[in-house]
Amino acid sequence: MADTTSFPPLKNDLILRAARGEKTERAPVWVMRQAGRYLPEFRAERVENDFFKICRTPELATKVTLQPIDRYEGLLDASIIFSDILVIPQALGMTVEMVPGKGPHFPTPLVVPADMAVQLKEKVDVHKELQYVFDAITMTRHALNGRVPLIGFVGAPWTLMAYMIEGGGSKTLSKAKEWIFKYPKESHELLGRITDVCVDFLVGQVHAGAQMLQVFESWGGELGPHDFEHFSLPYLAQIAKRVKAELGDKAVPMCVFAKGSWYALDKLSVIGYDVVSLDWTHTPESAKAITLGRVTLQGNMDPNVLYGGDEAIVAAATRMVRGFGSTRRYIANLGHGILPTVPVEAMELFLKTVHRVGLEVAAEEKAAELANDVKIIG
Ligand SMILES: Cc1c2[nH]c(c1CCC(=O)O)Cc1[nH]c(c(CCC(=O)O)c1C)Cc1[nH]c(c(CCC(=O)O)c1C)Cc1[nH]c(c(C)c1CCC(=O)O)C2
Repeated sequence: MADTTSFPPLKNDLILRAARGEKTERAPVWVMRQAGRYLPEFRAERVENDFFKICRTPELATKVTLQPIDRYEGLLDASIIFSDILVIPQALGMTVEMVPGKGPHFPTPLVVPADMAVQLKEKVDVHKELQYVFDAITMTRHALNGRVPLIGFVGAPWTLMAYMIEGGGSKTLSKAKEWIFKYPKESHELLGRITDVCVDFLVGQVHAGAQMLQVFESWGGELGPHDFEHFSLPYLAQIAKRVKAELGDKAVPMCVFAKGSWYALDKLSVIGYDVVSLDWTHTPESAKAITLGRVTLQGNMDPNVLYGGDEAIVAAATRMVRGFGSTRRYIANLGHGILPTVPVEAMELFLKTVHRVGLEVAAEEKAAELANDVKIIG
C-alpha cells in the first residue's frame, strides 16, 4: 500500500494561498495541459506507450507529470496529475480509445436512454476502477518532493455526458443536446450518476495526495444560459458541496473551469468553489467587477497568443497580470489548454513574463501602500 500519510513538506504553497484568498508575493502560475504533446519528452514517451497505458501506469504518469516541472524548473507553481477526464466514462463501463491525431473515440456511444442500463454499471467503486489514478497521485506527491502542490481533476458531468453520447469530439453537440431536450428526465439521471462518480473520485484523489482540485466543464459554453443553469450548474454545485462535506477538515481548494460560459460567472462564484478559471472572453476588469473578490480568478490568456511571437506574448501576459493584479485572489494561467504545436520557448517566455510582471506589480502595490501609510501618519 502506497504511503499517503507522510509526504515531503511543501516548499512552494503560493497557489494554495492564492486559492484561499490569502496575500501572495506574486501571482502563482501553471498552465492547463502543461504535460502534453508540445513537450518533445512527452512525444518521445508516446512513441513507446499508448495514451491510456501512460494514465494507467503510475510510474509513467508520474514521469510525465514531472516533465514540465523539471523542464521549467522554478517557473511553474503547480503540477497537475497526468490523466484524462474520460477515465470516468471508462469507470462507468464504456470503452474509450485515444486515436492519435484525432482525439477520443467511443466505439459504442450512448444513443438512447435505454443504453444506460446496458452499458453503464449501476454502482461504480472508484477504488476498484480508478485506483491507478490514486496510486499515480501518491507516487507523484512523493516524487515532487514538495516542490509544488499537485492538482487532481475530473471532467464535469455535462461535458462527460456529451462525450458519452457524441462518442468523441463534435462541432455542434447535437446528439447530446437532443438528449437534454427530448429526454430531460433521463439526462438528469445520467448527470446524477456521473456526479456520484465525480464526487467519489475527487474525494479519493485528495486522500491519495491531491492538494487542489479542478473540475473541467470544457463544453459549458455549448449550452445557453438557461440550459447551463439546468444541466450544468446544479451538478457543479453538488460536486463542490459534497466533496467538501465528505472531506471535512481535509478539504482542499476547488477550482471550476466552465469554458465559454461567460454568462454564468456571477453564479459560478457562489456555488462553493474557491477559484473560477476563466477563458479569454473575459477582461480582467469585468471579471473582477462581477465576482467582487468572492473567489480567486484563474486564467486567461488566449493560448493562441503563444503562436504570436515574443512581442505578442510579452504584451498579452503583461496586460493579463496587470489587469488581474498580482498579490490577491489571482492565479495566472492560459484561458484553455496549451496547444500541441506550441514551441517550448513560447511557454517559457510566458512563464517568465508572468513572474517578472507579477513581482513588479507586487512591488508597486507595496510602494503604494507605504505611501498611503506615510500620508495617514503624516
Ligand atoms: C476535454 C478534455 C479532455 N481531457 C481533458 C479535458 C479538459 C481540458 C480541456 O478542455 O482541454 C483534461 C486533460 N487531459 C490531459 C490532462 C493532464 C495533463 C495536463 O493537463 O498537464 C488533463 C487535465 C492529458 C491529455 N489528454 C489528451 C492528450 C493527448 C493525447 C495523445 O498523446 O495522443 C493529453 C496529453 C487527449 C485528449 N483528451 C481529451 C481530448 C479532447 C483529447 C484530444 C485532443 C487534445 O489532445 O487536446 C478530453
